[in-house]
Amino acid sequence: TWGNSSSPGTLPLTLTTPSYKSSSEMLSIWDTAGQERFRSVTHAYYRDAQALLLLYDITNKASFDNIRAWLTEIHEYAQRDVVIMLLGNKADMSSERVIRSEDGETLAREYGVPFLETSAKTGMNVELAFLAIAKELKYRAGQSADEPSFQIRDYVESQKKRSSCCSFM
Ligand SMILES: Nc1nc2c(ncn2[C@@H]2O[C@H](COP(=O)(O)OP(=O)(O)OP(=O)(O)O)[C@@H](O)[C@H]2O)c(=O)[nH]1
Repeated sequence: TWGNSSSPGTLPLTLTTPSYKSSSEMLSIWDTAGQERFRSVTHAYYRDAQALLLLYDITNKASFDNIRAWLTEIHEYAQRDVVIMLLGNKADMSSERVIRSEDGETLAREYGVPFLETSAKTGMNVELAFLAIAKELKYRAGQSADEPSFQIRDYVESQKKRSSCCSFM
């Protein structure tokens, strides 16, 4: 969702070129296709990933229902200690919402992963999602002496903005 989608027939992913100076501060971000037809090849692209952002569309029930299948696949193909975050995107489209925030929260709790609702349109919680992942990876690498007991779920809960019908975000 956050890169340029590849056109049909090309590789199902986008690499966002990083602009950081040192490789220890660099995140390489790959946008793999969520479409069913790429399912059989996508795992090759996330097999070595340190973190996975799993997105569904809050206006599309099928995308939410697909998350369980993705989590099952991830357990099979991804690194055992991969950081996973569940994101309910298009939070700006409240009038077309079909998946309640609570449903996302419940699913995330079931799998023990942090959860945020985001909007690629307004930017709501987008930076936070990447920042939380980066902090977690840094913490695991033992580089965050200033945060001796970083908990990604607590961090996300304390920082996240909630979508609302009546306030702009
Ligand atoms: N209103 C709104 N539209 C969005 C948001 N995110 C994506 N879109 C729109 O949804 C459509 C699909 O976005 P994509 O980024 O292609 O979705 P995708 O899930 O990456 O699609 P695949 O690469 O095919 O898996 C585009 O028209 C986007 O502009 C959002 O947060 N809010």
